[in-house]
Amino acid sequence: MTTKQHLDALKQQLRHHEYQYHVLDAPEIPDAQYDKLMQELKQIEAEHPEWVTNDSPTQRVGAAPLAAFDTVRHEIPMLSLDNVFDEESYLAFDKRVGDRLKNREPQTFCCELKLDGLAVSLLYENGELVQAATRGDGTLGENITSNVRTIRAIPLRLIGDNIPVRIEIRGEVFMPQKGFEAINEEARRSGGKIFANPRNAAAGSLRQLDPRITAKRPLMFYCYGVGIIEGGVLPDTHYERLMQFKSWGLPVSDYVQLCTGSSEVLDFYHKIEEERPNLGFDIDGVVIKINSIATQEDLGFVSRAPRWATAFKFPAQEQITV
Ligand SMILES: Cc1ccc(Cn2cc(C(N)=O)ccc2=O)c(C)c1
Repeated sequence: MTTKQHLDALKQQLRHHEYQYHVLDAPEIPDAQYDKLMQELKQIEAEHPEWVTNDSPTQRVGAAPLAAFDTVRHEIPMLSLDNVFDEESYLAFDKRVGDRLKNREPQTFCCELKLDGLAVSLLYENGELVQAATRGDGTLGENITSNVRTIRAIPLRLIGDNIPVRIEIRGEVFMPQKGFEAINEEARRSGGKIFANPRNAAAGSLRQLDPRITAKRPLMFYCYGVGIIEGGVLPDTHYERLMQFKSWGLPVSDYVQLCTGSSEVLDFYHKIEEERPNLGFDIDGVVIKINSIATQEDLGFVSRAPRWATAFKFPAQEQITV
């Protein structure tokens, strides 16, 4: 095959292996072989710079540091969730939902982890990542595209079919506990900044003006929702939408689960509460959402928070002082 065909084949292979490793947690090749493919691609791009595309797997670590972050206005506000802290107030949420929906059969909820990281918005146009922004105050956020591009788990190009022309994926960037301990250990050695907790470490890593620093931070991402949808249709339940995003190459937590009725939701809450110490990353509760998009739209929002969802927080963990 021609060199250009070899370049295109390498890009397709690298995207496939990134999907297997970061989304399915099922690598098919050793890391060293993945690295070899990456070096081959870098070599061809070095010989043919005119063939380098923005979505190439080699284009993750940005160039020079930014002077400042531009501001992004979210076309659809990124709202915060109401919280409940105990079973009684969760049941009150469940009753409010039932009362508003007239129909009496138990509702199906999509239940997810509430990751303790930083909410981000990823805008894909024609399948390519064109903008990433922090939540900010819900309406105005920071443009952190060059930093988000360094997060290996976030695809630079969506793969698969039925991809809308414009789609805004929302999710949480976080730092696993092992990665957090490693960078603090490194900071103690080098006299760099020591972070108080993984959430601050993730926020600090994303707010770096120099993407080469962000690229060295062990950041992870799970998607949990959608904002703008243009030029395409999505499934009509939240759970099916998440599975669709996963098929396009976006990481979705394996702990996402459908629960029908409040007793199944409470079982989920207690199951995750037990699992919490073994997850390997910080969560501060679970998120319970009405699964049907039509029902979500029926319920709408009150002031700034949706009527159709609530965060269900765990009691604060006593912080061990180190
Ligand atoms: C040197 C090196 C290369 C790649 C990786 C991680 N990784 C592995 C694969 C793989 N095995 O399919 C795919 C993507 C990826 O990001 C590490 C940790 C170290």
